[in-house]
Amino acid sequence: MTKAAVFGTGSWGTTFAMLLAGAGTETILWGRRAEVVEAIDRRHVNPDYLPDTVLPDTLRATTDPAEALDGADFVVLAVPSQTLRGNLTAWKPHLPPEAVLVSLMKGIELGTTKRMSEVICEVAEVPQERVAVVSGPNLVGEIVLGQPAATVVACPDERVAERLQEACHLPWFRAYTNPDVVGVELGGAVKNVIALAVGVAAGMGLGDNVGAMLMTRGLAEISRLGAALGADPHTFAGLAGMGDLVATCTSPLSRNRTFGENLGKGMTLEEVIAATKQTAEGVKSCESVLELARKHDVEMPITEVVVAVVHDGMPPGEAGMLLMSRSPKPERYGV
Ligand SMILES: NC(=O)c1ccc[n+]([C@@H]2O[C@H](COP(=O)([O-])OP(=O)(O)OC[C@H]3O[C@@H](n4cnc5c(N)ncnc54)[C@H](O)[C@@H]3O)[C@@H](O)[C@H]2O)c1
Ligand SMILES: O=P(O)(O)OC[C@H](O)CO
Repeated sequence: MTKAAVFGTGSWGTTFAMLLAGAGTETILWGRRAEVVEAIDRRHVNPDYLPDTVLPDTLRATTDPAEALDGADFVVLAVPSQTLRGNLTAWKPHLPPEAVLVSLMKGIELGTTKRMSEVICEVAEVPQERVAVVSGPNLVGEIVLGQPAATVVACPDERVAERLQEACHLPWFRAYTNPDVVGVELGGAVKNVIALAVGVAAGMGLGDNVGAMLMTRGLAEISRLGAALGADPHTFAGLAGMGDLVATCTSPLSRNRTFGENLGKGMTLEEVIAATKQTAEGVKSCESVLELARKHDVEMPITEVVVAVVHDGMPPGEAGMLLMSRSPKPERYGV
């Protein structure tokens, strides 16, 4: 039987572990906090993140990384992106030599501008063929209700992608494979930044034309960065590109959109941070995405103003004026 160890008992780690267990994969969760782990293991509930969801009886949990990793075929990583390097360094001595490492994370590392799969290859010292990425329009609040959804499993080794696809595929959760890890990861990380912008606009009371403009021009930014980094342009028309962008930018369930919306309504950054209980990856990753774009000489004007609003205190109205007063250009400028 295929065995998976999922690291991170937050909303997506727990939900993806449910999907794996539901698909017949023997699954164990690792968590930091003993009380959450105990509740998952004994009472089949995650009181902090999914209090209304009954977890499968077969889903186990532990605080011991060695126990979680013992015999694991898939090591699934679902901690906040900026904590991955430190955590994985600690877990590395226990990693089974042949295990496939799977990233569920949608961020870019601050300081290095590395994608999560790059951090995994570097820290765990494994080749790209042993690292997979899962990303798509996967709002947890809908998936835990059993509503239909689809995702993308990306790995340069097609057989590895197919094994992981089989390990999480359910009648109501479709996994598609794609060899384009770069595109799938960029789609997941940058859509969070665009969702912050769309949220700010919604919070300011602006309408659907503005939202559509930001999403579409945001997709142009993602595509430009992807082209510079060697991604397959078709990926951005798929689930991990446009699909996740639309879901995140339009759903009230999105933490990134909600974060932006609160800023747009006039809350201070400190107030918004205090009101945000879960990980809104775009808040930190907007800076690393912008740094990555600058390294590759890619223009990302929406990302620039998101960084200015979220980190430098620029008033949202001024950010909007800056975007609207850019010089007129052809739609496909810079692509
Ligand atoms: N929630 C979703 O709908 C969703 C869907 C797809 C992808 N993702 C991505 O999955 C990743 C995880 O997100 P999430 O929604 O599970 O976040 P979350 O905020 O719900 O949970 C984060 C988990 O990490 C733990 N954690 C926090 N700091 C830590 C540290 N320093 N070391 C170890 N563990 C730590 C928390 O205790 C919690 O268990 C993110 O990159 C997110 O973008 C989330
Ligand atoms: O709640 P968000 O904004 O982190 O988005 C969750 C998922 O990434 C949607 O696919």
